[in-house]
Amino acid sequence: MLDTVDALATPGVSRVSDYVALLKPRVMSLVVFTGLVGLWLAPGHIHPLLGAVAVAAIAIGAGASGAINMWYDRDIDAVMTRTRSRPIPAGAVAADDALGFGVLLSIFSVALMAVATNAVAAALLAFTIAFYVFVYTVWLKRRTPQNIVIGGAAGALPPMVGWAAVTGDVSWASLSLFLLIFMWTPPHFWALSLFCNDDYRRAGVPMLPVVAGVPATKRHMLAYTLALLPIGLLPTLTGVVGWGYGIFSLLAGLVFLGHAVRVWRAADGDVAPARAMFRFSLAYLFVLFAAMVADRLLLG
Ligand code: HEM
Ligand SMILES: CC(C)=CCC/C(C)=C/CC/C(C)=C/COP(=O)(O)OP(=O)(O)O
Repeated sequence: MLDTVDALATPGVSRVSDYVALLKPRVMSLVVFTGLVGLWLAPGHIHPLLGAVAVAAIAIGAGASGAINMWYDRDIDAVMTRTRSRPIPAGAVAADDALGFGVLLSIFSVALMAVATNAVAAALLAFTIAFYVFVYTVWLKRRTPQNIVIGGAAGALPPMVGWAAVTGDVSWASLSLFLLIFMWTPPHFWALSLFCNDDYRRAGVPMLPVVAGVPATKRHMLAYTLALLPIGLLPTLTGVVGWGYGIFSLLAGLVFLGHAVRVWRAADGDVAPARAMFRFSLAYLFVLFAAMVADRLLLG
């Protein structure tokens, strides 16, 4: 199948927008926002210009890892309805060009972070890129339904990268931001996988609904959403922010749990509650990180 995908590409006609699409800009915008908030919450001082460069390095690294992921997954992306119009399966960018683009940008992002901030932040950024590419994409995604539980660690690391750009270290406080996204990722993704189940089955990707069935996936979503209630409080308990955020996180967590309950009670073929939960998952994470900033600005 890879040969067919590679043969589709017409060299020389790629547009800038095709390369931008390789960076998965919509998904990565929220990833970068969490990195920005991690940087902003960290104790200590960073020159605003260097802070902006650090956030740009996170954005470039996140996008670059997305491009490498699209290169590696070009065979399954060509099969899934949701992904088949991506630049490589659509023939807009040659596979080798996408790989080169991703690798070059990855190296550039880590070098930029090292020059602008410190070795710990650069190493963490390199680790995040490597984790998404090698641990999630190459190793786990096609092998186990636990792919996004373990691989999700990559998406949870950016706030720690941002934090380390300021402090040069890793702490319980920055780990609390990691844990929040780590616990959020499975229900975020499984909600989507419930309405893209056929895509994953056709592509042979062992996502939880394909392997364990829809009811088991819904039970997992309930368990993780429930666990998010105490985990969401960790930024307060570790002193990153105060109880204004803490109370807000409990309320938002209860709404998220309400979505999980509606998904759990829905009939197997009814994917509307899963769609609603997926949409809410994005709002939930954005609003929680925004609430940390608001807590610090208004109450801190
Ligand atoms: C391994 C972990 C994750 C997996 C497997 C995953 C999977 C997905 C998938 C398959 C989509 C649909 C994307 C599309 O069709 O373009 C999606 C959407 C999205 N994800 Fe995740 N996600 C993960 C982690 C994250 C993280 C950590 C964030 C942010 C912090 C995030 C933010 C988003 C956003 C903002 C969208 C909506 C994009 C749009 O509007 O098109 N995801 N996710
Ligand atoms: C700073 C840095 C390197 C950040 C990386 C952040 C990161 C790992 C985000 C993961 C989010 C994501 C696009 C998952 C998609 O899964 P998928 O690849 O299975 O989805 P797809 O089917 O849409 O390709």
